Amino acid sequence: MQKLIAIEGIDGSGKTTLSLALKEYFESKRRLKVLVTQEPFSADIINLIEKVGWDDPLLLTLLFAADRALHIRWISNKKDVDLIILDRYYFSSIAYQSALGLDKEWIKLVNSYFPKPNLTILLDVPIEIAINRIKNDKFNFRQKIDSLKKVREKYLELAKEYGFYVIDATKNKEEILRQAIKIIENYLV
Ligand SMILES: Nc1ncnc2c1ncn2[C@@H]1O[C@H](COP(=O)(O)OP(=O)(O)OP(=O)(O)O)[C@@H](O)[C@H]1O
Ligand SMILES: Cc1cn([C@H]2C[C@H](O)[C@@H](COP(=O)(O)O)O2)c(=O)[nH]c1=O
Repeated sequence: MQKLIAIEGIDGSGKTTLSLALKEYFESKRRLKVLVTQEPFSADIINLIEKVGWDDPLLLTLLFAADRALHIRWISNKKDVDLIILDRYYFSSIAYQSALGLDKEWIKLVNSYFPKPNLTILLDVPIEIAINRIKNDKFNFRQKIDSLKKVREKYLELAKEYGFYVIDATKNKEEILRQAIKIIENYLV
């Protein structure tokens, strides 16, 4: 049965690095078919978000939900895959858009029809470290620095509420990968 693993965390926390390393590990060592996907998913919606800007949380929630619907429809055709690693999922909307002041419960409601992940790993890192790791200005990152502290707090609240596995993402890549493999393997047995 196909499993959905969500990797969450603030910008620069190491989600893509971990997702790709997990794919390599589970394909080579466990002979599983692994798909890594990323949100935002659709180039058209990314362009629209860039055009309308990043300061209206209601509009962002709806645009990201539309993006997610396209993402999930695409995934639903991937029948031959064992493990799908989601590099961001709907918890990103709950954390980022509620950090801008929108009601968390409403964001949850908008996202309530999407499939629940089997497990979620949160890469937790102070924003100063995350910022140092980011070398480009993708998605107006500089404009969002101020709200990232809040986003991190929201993620930590969600971790308690939903029982995420939290990894200290100030550690090196190898250690983070080791911890994530252990979490996922414990779940798969
Ligand atoms: N544990 C780590 N220690 C030091 N550097 C790291 C670590 N993990 C990732 N990096 C580096 O930090 C940068 C950002 O990593 P990555 O793209 O994986 O983060 P991300 O969470 O996917 O970011 P974004 O949300 O902005 O897409 C990359 O240059 C990556 O090599
Ligand atoms: C899915 C999703 C994303 N965001 C934000 C989070 C990041 O700042 C960008 C995506 O950039 P990345 O470098 O690819 O991580 O979009 C959001 O605010 N809400 C969402 O639902």
